[in-house]
Amino acid sequence: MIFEDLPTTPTSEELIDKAFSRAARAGKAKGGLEAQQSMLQTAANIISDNLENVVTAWPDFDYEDDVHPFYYELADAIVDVDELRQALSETMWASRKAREIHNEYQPRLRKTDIDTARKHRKQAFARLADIVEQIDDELLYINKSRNDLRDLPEINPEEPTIVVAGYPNVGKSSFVNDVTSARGETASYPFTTKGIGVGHFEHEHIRHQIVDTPGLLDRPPAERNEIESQAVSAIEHLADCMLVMVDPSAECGYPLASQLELRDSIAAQFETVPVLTIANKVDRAEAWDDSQIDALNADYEMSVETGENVETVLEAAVEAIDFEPELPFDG
Ligand SMILES: Nc1nc2c(ncn2[C@@H]2O[C@H](COP(=O)(O)OP(=O)(O)OP(=O)(O)O)[C@@H](O)[C@H]2O)c(=O)[nH]1
Repeated sequence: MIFEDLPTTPTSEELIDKAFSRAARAGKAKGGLEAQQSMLQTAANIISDNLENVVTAWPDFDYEDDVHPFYYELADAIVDVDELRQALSETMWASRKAREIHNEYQPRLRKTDIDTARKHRKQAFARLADIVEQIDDELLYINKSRNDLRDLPEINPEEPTIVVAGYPNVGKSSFVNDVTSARGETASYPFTTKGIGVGHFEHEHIRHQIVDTPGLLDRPPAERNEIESQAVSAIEHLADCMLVMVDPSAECGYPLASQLELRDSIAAQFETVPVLTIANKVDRAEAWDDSQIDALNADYEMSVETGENVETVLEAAVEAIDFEPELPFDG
């Protein structure tokens, strides 16, 4: 996951302490003017390099190759990506500024007396510290963003992906568990308390991803808060096929009419994605709500419990994706 290995960002105080204590050590190893030069060189390098490393550790949000729209939107649900980008660019500015201060003062530490050199070196240090303090809030925001984003789910937006939606207890996780080998349950995120379920299966030697999103696609859009709505938008960039699962027996605890409304709203929101309606628990067909069955107009009836039509549904989902792997360029 692209935000997984970001290093911690130092605070401005930590960075200043580090730069000046290393500088003091470097100065002790030398004498006279050389000591002053070495101190300035060390302090400026540490500040400039550390700040540059903070920025380059992040992927470039401008390039879709670096940050897939799925992750961009998901990140934006959790942190303010514009603010983060602004903080990163100000950090880069500070890095360059430290280099400039070094270049401005280094000549003044040559061919002069030691007191003047020391005075200039101290001036340079004060300006370096000032630059770093100016980006205090930015460094804090970058570190907060790093902490908030590092636990995003391990989802590969490049893989053909089936997203499963539907009210709680209709059989989504049973289905995902049934068709995938190992199910990787992930931690909780600000947009779902239950953790996104991600599973994988192979179809004709192509790895497919199947994603269950409790807390997001299991209730009416009106009940989603802002973060959840944004996470749903992110899923629009992820889903290659949407399976809306319904339980016409309503044993899940939700009337079929409500489930139908959810299906319709998902179909409307995911208009560029094939949406299949799957009526689950056909083994309980005697309990199905006949009054809504025609309106439901399910594409498939299945039972995860008995296994009836489970493979058929999976095949249909894969067919609907119509995934063509990128072929190597052959001239
Ligand atoms: N009779 C019958 N029960 C089923 C079927 N599929 C799932 N169930 C049962 O329905 C209940 C809910 O299934 P889950 O897979 O946990 O449903 P879910 O939609 O993932 O629910 P959440 O995890 O709350 O979102 C469980 O007790 C399942 O055993 C089915 O085809 N027939």
